[in-house]
Amino acid sequence: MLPEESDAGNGAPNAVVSRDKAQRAKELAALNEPLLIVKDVQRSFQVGGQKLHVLKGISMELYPKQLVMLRGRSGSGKTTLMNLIGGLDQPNSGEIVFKGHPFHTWNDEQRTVVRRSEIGFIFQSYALMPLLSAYENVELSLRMAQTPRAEWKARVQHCLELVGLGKRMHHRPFELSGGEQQRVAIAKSIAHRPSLLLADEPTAELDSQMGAQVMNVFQNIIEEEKVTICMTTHDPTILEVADHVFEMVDGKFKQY
Ligand SMILES: Nc1ncnc2c1ncn2[C@@H]1O[C@H](COP(=O)(O)OP(=O)(O)OP(=O)(O)O)[C@@H](O)[C@H]1O
Repeated sequence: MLPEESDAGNGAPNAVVSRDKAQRAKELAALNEPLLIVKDVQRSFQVGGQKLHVLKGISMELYPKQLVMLRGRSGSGKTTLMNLIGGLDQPNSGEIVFKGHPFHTWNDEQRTVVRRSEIGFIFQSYALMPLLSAYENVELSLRMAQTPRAEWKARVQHCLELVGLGKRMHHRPFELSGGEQQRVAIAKSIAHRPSLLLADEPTAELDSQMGAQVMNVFQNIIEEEKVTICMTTHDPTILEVADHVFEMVDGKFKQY
C-alpha cells in the first residue's frame, strides 16, 4: 500500500502521509523558487583610459532543472556575465543573488566557499589533467571539494556512468575523442553535487554528432542530478533544445 492510501485514524501511517506530502510540497515549491536572480547588472572595464561598458542592465532568473542558453555575437559579454553568475567577478552595480547568497556584496573568499560546493564549470577546451585517467580526473574534483574519501569510488563511478563512460574510466585524455573528453569534464563538474553548472561554449570544439551527445548528457544530468545548466553557444541547432534562450545585444538582453 502506498502511504497516500493508508487509512485515516491510524496515527503512524498518517504521520507518514503528512511527512511525505510536506516533503513533496517542499520539493515543488523549491522548483518554483529561482536558483539565481540577476537584477539590473552593469559591468564595465577600464581599457586604455577609456571605459568599456559591456553589460548595461542585465536581469534574468534561473530556476531549478532548467537548460538555459546565452547567445550573442563575439564580444557581446556572454563570458563576462557567466563570470558574474559564477561568483568569479563582481558587477559595478546591480544584484546577483545565488540561492539567497548576495554575490554582489560578498567578498571573494565568501563567494569561493559557495562556488566550491554549489557551482560547476565546464570549458570549451575540457580542462582535464593530461596525465590522469578519466577516473582520476573526476576523483580530483572530489578531493578538492573535500568530499569524504569513503564516498569517492561510488561517486566517481556513478558520474562516469552517467556520462556514458563507465567502460572508459581508466583511459587518459589523449586516448579519448574530443566528445569523450568533454564528457569526462562534465562528470568532473558534477561530482561534488553542484546545483548550477556553467558551460562556456561546451560544444564549440566538437563536430555536430559529438555536440549532440554532449547535449544528451546535459539533459540526462538535469533529470538525474537536478542541476540547472547555463551555457553559451553560437550553434542554432543546439539552441533548439534550450528551455530558454537569452540573446545579448549591445549589453542588454533582446526582448522578443
Ligand atoms: N577583464 C577585462 N578587462 C578588459 N576588458 C574585458 C575584460 N573582460 C572582458 N573584456 C571585454 O569585454 C567584452 C566582452 O567580452 P566577453 O568575453 O564577455 O564576450 P563574449 O560574448 O563571451 O565573446 P566570445 O563569444 O568571443 O567568447 C570584450 O570586448 C572584451 O574584450
